[in-house]
Amino acid sequence: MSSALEVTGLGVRYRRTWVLRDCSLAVPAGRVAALVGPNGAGKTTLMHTAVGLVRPALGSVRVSGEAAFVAQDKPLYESLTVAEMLAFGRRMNRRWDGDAAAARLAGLSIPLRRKVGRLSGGQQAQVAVTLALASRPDLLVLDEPLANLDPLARHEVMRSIMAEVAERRLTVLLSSHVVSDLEETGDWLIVLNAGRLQVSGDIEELLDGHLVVTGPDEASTAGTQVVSASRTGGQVGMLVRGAPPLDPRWQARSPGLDELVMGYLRSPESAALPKLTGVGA
Ligand SMILES: Nc1ncnc2c1ncn2[C@@H]1O[C@H](COP(=O)(O)OP(=O)(O)OP(=O)(O)O)[C@@H](O)[C@H]1O
Repeated sequence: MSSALEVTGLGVRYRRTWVLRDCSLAVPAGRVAALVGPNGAGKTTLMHTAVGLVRPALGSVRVSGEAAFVAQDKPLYESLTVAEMLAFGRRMNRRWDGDAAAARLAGLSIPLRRKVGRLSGGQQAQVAVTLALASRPDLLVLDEPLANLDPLARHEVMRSIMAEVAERRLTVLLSSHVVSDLEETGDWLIVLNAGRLQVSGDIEELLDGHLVVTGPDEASTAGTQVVSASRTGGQVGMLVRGAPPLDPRWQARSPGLDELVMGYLRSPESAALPKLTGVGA
């Protein structure tokens, strides 16, 4: 299986502070990878490194093909019209599919003669995504494209990105704070916490490989691998990996994606990372 993005032993620092340490992951081509983590975890830094905006101090990042990036603060020129933005994109990019971009905007009923500053937040996000897609990238990197959008607009933007993924072999790396947005669309999960990678893997496999178990305080955890545990009253709730604990007093069920993410974020020393093959992995 070929990787669209391969990160090996990555370390990034700003002056003397390390903001990413020892990150290694590989996203297979054609996947929609959800990048989650608390504020300041290093998500934007990882994305900037992937598209060449930040140089790693250690390790390497390899993108197979061309990458396009939509920044958190969509850098759209408010006084330009949508048509002028398209013309600008054509001049700036070697590969450019203006017809597809125009058709996409028409499908979204976004008028080409409207100034960008006069569009709604959702429409501006759609224009930013359309411009990125028009450069025919192999990897589309989106830094919180849905921040500031209402739930309906969020759904629309995601739906239109998924249509592109279905149509051609595009890989997407997408960061968001809203795990429920990613549950609908993502099929690969990357969890970053305080500059360290905690999880990188296929979402279905991750959900299948974990359980939420609850039981009395005194029940034994023998036979399982505890990711994190929290106590309320006399009860303990745990996220565990693999088999449930042997003690029959535990009740087990499958986790939701948000429970899986929270379980790891609560316990920064836990990790679920595949063994990567290749140099430095
Ligand atoms: N240009 C910079 N110079 C110095 N420190 C920086 C710079 N950019 C980011 N940082 C620091 O690096 C760390 C990671 O920041 P980054 O923006 O990558 O996190 P993030 O996960 O994207 O956060 P958020 O969810 O808040 O957007 C933070 O502690 C931040 O303060």
